[in-house]
Amino acid sequence: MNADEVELQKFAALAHRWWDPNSEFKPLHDINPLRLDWIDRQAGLAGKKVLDVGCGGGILAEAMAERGAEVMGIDLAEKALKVARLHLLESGRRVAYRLISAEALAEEMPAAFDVVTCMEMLEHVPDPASTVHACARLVKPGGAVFFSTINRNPKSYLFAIIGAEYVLGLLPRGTHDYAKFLKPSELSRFCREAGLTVMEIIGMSYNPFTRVYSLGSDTDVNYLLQARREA
Ligand SMILES: C[S@@+](CC[C@H](N)C(=O)[O-])C[C@H]1O[C@@H](n2cnc3c(N)ncnc32)[C@H](O)[C@@H]1O
Repeated sequence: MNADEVELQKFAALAHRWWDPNSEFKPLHDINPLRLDWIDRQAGLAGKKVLDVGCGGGILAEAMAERGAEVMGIDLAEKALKVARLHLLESGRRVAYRLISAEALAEEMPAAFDVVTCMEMLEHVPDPASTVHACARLVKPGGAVFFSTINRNPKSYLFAIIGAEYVLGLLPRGTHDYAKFLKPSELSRFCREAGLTVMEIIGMSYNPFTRVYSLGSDTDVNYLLQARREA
């Protein structure tokens, strides 16, 4: 199985705080409107069948459902999914959550989704290429796949680990492992090898003074990638 039990445990242990916008998950709450708007602009979510891989507590999955998509969310952290299901009772939104890996779902439901999203997850799995491959199998020909992850270079080490975990305390220490960060060129190669064409790569930056995230051309630290499965 392409999963790291220690990584899953980290998310399970904090799962009860997933929907607290001032918790360890604050960065995910803060970036959610930005990534949601971008995905919606690029893919047009209303009426689409969407799969969110590594959905956690469902911050993005619910927001995409709110935009009119029919959303399934999958994750391997059972507690995170429990929180995600409970939150639906509060929000009244509809998302189908399942405890299953992307690879296993690709066997069961190949080419079933118009859009696949896999955000902030590749840097937590042992074999990200396998996840990319599974996402490519899950999307319909002509459909869109979105990834977001963290670049690997001295600046990203300084910002994403030293800055975010040790100086600003935005994330718990040990959240990220530098060796698992992925350069855009590496992620692009995984996409190509999986039959996906990279359409766009954009950066996401955090200004520690204004505490505001923004999308732009700086892909040195966080970035998002959109790919299309060839028809
Ligand atoms: C940083 S959280 C991101 C959650 C969500 N994608 C978001 O951006 O709001 C990473 C998620 O990936 C999940 N995860 C880690 N390894 C996984 C795997 N092998 N299969 C499925 N989910 C996994 C974790 O349980 C966690 O929910």
